[in-house]
Amino acid sequence: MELMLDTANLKDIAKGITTYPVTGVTTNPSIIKAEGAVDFFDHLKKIRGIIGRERSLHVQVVSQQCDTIILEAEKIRSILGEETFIKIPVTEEGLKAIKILSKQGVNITATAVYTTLQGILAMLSGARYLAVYYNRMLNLDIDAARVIKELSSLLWANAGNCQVLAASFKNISEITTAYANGASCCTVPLELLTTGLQMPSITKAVDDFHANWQLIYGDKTILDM
Ligand SMILES: O=C[C@H](O)COP(=O)(O)O
Repeated sequence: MELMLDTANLKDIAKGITTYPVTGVTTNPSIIKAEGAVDFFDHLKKIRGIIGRERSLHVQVVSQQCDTIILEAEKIRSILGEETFIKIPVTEEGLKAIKILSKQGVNITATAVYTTLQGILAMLSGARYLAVYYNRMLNLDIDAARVIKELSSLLWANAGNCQVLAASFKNISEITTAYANGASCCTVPLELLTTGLQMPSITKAVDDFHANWQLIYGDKTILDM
């Protein structure tokens, strides 16, 4: 299983990789836009500098035609490194590009996946990750958990080199349900992880333990024992 950060915010990424078991960072044009009018490649280089080579970086193409998607993928790889995952939406033109690029050994994250059919086609075309848009699917009354379950079992049965990368999360329940239904990876905003650990009941439990220790040992710590 993997956990990724769905953000291009440098502070969030730095905090996220220090605190949480993060294996990668996913971006798209809307995520980049949230950082303002940053220099596109300069900003992505900064992200790579923070996360190191041991974590994956997923960068989305903007073109909608196969030939220009391929050119964009080549440019992204030439500037950010060949290991960069190229995010390509699962449209007809996108699938054409996924087939061509995956045959060349390019790491592909198929994105904008709303249906099991899209996921199957992207998997068969050579994608390494399927970015399934959990919350957006719920907004359309699509059963996101079922799609993830179906895709995960198909990927498992075919023992290929492809994983469900669930994305588009707006609350913690969506994340845990995606994992529970077989997603091997979720990419999430840092804020949701932080929220998940800031429950008053967690804080109270920890404070109670500390207070009980102090009643016995005062200001001494285990290091003083
Ligand atoms: O690239 C995929 C994003 O996770 C989509 O998230 P969003 O629905 O919040 O735009």
